[in-house]
Amino acid sequence: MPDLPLLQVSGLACRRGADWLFRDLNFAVRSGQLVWLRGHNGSGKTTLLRAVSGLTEPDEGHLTWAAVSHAAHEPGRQRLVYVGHLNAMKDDLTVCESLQFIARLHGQDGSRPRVLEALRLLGMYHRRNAAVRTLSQGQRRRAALARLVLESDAALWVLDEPFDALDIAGIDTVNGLLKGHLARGGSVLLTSHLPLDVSALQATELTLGPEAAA
Ligand SMILES: Nc1ncnc2c1ncn2[C@@H]1O[C@H](COP(=O)(O)OP(=O)(O)OP(=O)(O)O)[C@@H](O)[C@H]1O
Repeated sequence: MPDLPLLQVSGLACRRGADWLFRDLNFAVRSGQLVWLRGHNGSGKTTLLRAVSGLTEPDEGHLTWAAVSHAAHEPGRQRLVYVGHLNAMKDDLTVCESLQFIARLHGQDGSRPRVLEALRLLGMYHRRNAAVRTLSQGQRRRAALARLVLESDAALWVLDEPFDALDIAGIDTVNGLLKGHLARGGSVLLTSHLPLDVSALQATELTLGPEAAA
């Protein structure tokens, strides 16, 4: 079954209170494909990313992972890495310790040399022993994105505004990681209010909210 998508989203719907954020949403994410989720503030992008990651229960719909179908409220069994707004770094740990903790929590090799190499690639080696709480926003984002190096073999990267707070060098680094992941046959679902290099990343756009119907 070579042409099956990694993830097929069918009839997905989420609401907040009485209002539907999105309804009857259908799209696929294939191996080697990046899907750029767009939409105005509050249109439901983060909610959708959380639903795909199994962190929010959708109100309707199904996620079909490769050949295995799940009710939408069950997390998919394909391995994915989710990097959200809040970065999931523990303030009281050092940068290195915090990443070791997250890697081990996800059943990954969290050895110090491996984490240090990831931090080096993200330009954060010099802050390896700093407490997370002392990092700038951009440094915090870089450190959190080091997870993409540690979990580079995850089938799907789900990224909520990965370029937020990054400087130009940081954006270049993340674009390089995305290209490498796609070239290896990995898949990406991300939101970004910053423009993406659509042609270099061969991104497919998916818009939530009123623009979707325009
Ligand atoms: N835990 C929550 N409880 C109640 N309402 C929520 C909750 N989380 C999100 N919402 C609401 O759901 C709507 C969609 O939020 P969401 O964060 O998914 O939007 P978004 O498209 O990611 O926005 P942005 O572009 O601003 O990041 C918003 O109106 C928000 O206020």
